Amino acid sequence: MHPTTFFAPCKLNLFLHITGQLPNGYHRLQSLFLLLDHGDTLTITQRDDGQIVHGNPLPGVPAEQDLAIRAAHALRAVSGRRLGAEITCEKRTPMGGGLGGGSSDAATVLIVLNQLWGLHYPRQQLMQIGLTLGADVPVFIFGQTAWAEGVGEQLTPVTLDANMFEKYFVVLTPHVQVPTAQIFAHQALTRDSKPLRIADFSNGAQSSAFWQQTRNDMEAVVCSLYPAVADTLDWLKQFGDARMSGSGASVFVSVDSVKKADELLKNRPENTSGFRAKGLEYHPLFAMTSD
Ligand SMILES: C[C@@](CO)(OP(=O)(O)O)[C@H](O)COP(=O)(O)OP(=O)(O)OC[C@H]1O[C@@H](n2ccc(N)nc2=O)[C@H](O)[C@@H]1O
Ligand SMILES: Nc1ncnc2c1ncn2[C@@H]1O[C@H](COP(=O)(O)OP(=O)(O)O)[C@@H](O)[C@H]1O
Repeated sequence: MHPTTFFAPCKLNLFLHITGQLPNGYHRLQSLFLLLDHGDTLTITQRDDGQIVHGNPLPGVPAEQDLAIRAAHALRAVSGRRLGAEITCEKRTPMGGGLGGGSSDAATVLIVLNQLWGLHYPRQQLMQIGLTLGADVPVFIFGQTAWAEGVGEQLTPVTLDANMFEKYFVVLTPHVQVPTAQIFAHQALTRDSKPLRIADFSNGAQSSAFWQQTRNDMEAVVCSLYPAVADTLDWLKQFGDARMSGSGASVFVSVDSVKKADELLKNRPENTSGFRAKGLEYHPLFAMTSD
């Protein structure tokens, strides 16, 4: 069978509030997820010998720990069949960047192998399998701008103003990896943000009121532990309402033109990488799943 390539978009958390903690230690969140047109490309081929193989393991990530490979194993386990696949990944999303790169790789593998293996599980079931791999996986299978609650898995579609999709996001990632678990476990983390109502955010995510009412509750702890994140955020704040995504290290701002975005990228602080991207209304593989 010929290999075929599939996109795995990254995400931004336009805001992230921590509203409590569950008995199992996980945190109750509220967040607005936006998928971006920047991400990894996965090549996924069915194998007839029942093996699941990584074609190009990522530096520092053993194949069996790679979320893409773990996703294939999780899906195969549910099927109870001896199914095989080969997966390679062209990595563009910075690892440990708060952009959900590994989670998105896992989601793309679940969506694609669900079809290649002829399983045809509904979207909700794939999201449940995804959740066993990480709290961030379900949103990529959900496949559209989403208001998230629970640990990030209770998802409601949100229609953003059309001009949100006209904007250019400049995303900068200082060269540090921030372990998500370390930030969630930190004693200084704010865990008691007042829950907001979804109605407050439909059709207004680009307004200044939205930015004033929201924040990323992980930002202060990450900035205190990783000065490079604080410095990059301070630099970006010269150009607009800059904010950190997820547990960092990436920070972002939106601007109105490609020219402005490219100017920021060109002049970005040393020891950061960066890209510009636009928001996606839907995941490019949305039509490969069904209710
Ligand atoms: C913070 C967020 C925001 O979108 O994104 P990233 O910064 O990772 O992209 C997510 O909640 C991260 O999702 P994900 O990266 O999939 O987390 P997981 O692998 O499930 O969990 C990593 C660790 O974070 C903690 N964790 C995660 C999610 C949550 N709601 N509460 C938690 O306390 C747990 O200690 C867990 O061991
Ligand atoms: N396919 C993958 N892509 C990226 N990271 C992966 C992958 N599989 C496992 N990982 C591990 O997961 C960690 C978090 O990765 P990633 O999803 O990119 O960041 P974040 O959770 O901050 O959004 C990485 O540091 C890496 O050790």
